[in-house]
Amino acid sequence: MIGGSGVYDLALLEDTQRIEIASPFGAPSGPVTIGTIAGVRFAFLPRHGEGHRIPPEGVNYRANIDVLKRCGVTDLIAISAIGSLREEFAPGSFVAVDQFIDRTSGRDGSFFGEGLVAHVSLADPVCPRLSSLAADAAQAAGAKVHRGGCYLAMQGPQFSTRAESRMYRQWGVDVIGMTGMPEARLAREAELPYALLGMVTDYDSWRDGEHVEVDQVVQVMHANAALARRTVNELARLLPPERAGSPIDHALDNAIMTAPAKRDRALISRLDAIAGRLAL
Ligand SMILES: CSC[C@H]1O[C@H](OP(=O)(O)O)[C@H](O)[C@@H]1O
Ligand SMILES: Nc1ncnc2[nH]cnc12
Repeated sequence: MIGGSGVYDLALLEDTQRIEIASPFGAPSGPVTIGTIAGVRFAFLPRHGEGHRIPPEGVNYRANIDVLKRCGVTDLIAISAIGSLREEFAPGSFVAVDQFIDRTSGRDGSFFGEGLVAHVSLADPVCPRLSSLAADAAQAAGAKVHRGGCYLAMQGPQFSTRAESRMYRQWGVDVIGMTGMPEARLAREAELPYALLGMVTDYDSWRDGEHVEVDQVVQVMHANAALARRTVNELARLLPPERAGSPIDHALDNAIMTAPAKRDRALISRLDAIAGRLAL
C-alpha cells in the first residue's frame, strides 16, 4: 500500500520490520514497513515521507514503485486525499477511481527510455479486481463508497483556479488530486495491478463563493483516519487466500520495441526488479 496525505503508517500491521531499500531510480520516500494483518503480508510506504516532507511534484514515483517491487509486492493499493468535482461525491465519502487524466508535467513517467523503448496499454489503468476489493473493504468498514470515477492528476502544489476546476467538470472529471499520475502508469509498467481509493476531503473550487483550503482537507482527513484504518483491516480479511493471476502480471509481454542487438545493457540492469522477468 502507498499512503497519501494523512496516512503515514498502517497502525494495524503486526510483526513489523522497517527496511531501507536502495533503488537504481534514486531515493524512495522512505523505508518500507512490512508486516501482517490477519495473516496477509503488507508492505507500506507513505508517499510524502514520514512527517509529510515531500511535495507531490517531488515524490520519486519510480523509486517508490521499484522498491515495492523489490519487496515482492504483487498488487498495489494507493490511498489518496481527493477533491470532488461532483455534488454527489460529498466530503467524507470514498471513491474507487477507475480512470485518469494526467495534467502533471516534468515528472519521470516511465521506467523505460532511450535504449529500451516500451509501450504498455493504459486504456484501463486500474485493476478491476483490486479496485472492487478495495471498495468492498471501505464499504464493510462503514464508508459511503462510489465505485468508479475519473481522477484528474494536476501538477500542484497550488490548488486549481476556479476556471480550471469548472473546465475539469466540463471534461467529465469526477475527482482531483496531485499524485495519482505518474504513479498509476508506472505501476502498469511494473506489472503491478493498481487501485486508487480516494477519500474525498473537499469540494474543489468550482462552487460559487467556496474554495478549497488545506485546513479543511486536514480536518476531513483526521475525521476519516479511523475509517481508513478499518478499511485496511477489512481488506486483509476480504483478500482471497490464493492470489488469482491477472493479465496485468504480463503487461510487458508485447511491449518492448527495441531490437535485442540495440538494447542498452545499463538500462536493462537498472530494470532488474521491474522487468527482470523478461530476461532481456
Ligand atoms: C493535503 S491536500 C493536497 C495533497 O493531498 C493529496 O495527496 P495524496 O494524493 O498523496 O493523498 C493531493 O494529491 C496533494 O498532494
Ligand atoms: N481539491 C483538491 N485538489 C487537488 N488535490 C487535492 N487533494 C485533496 N483535495 C484536493
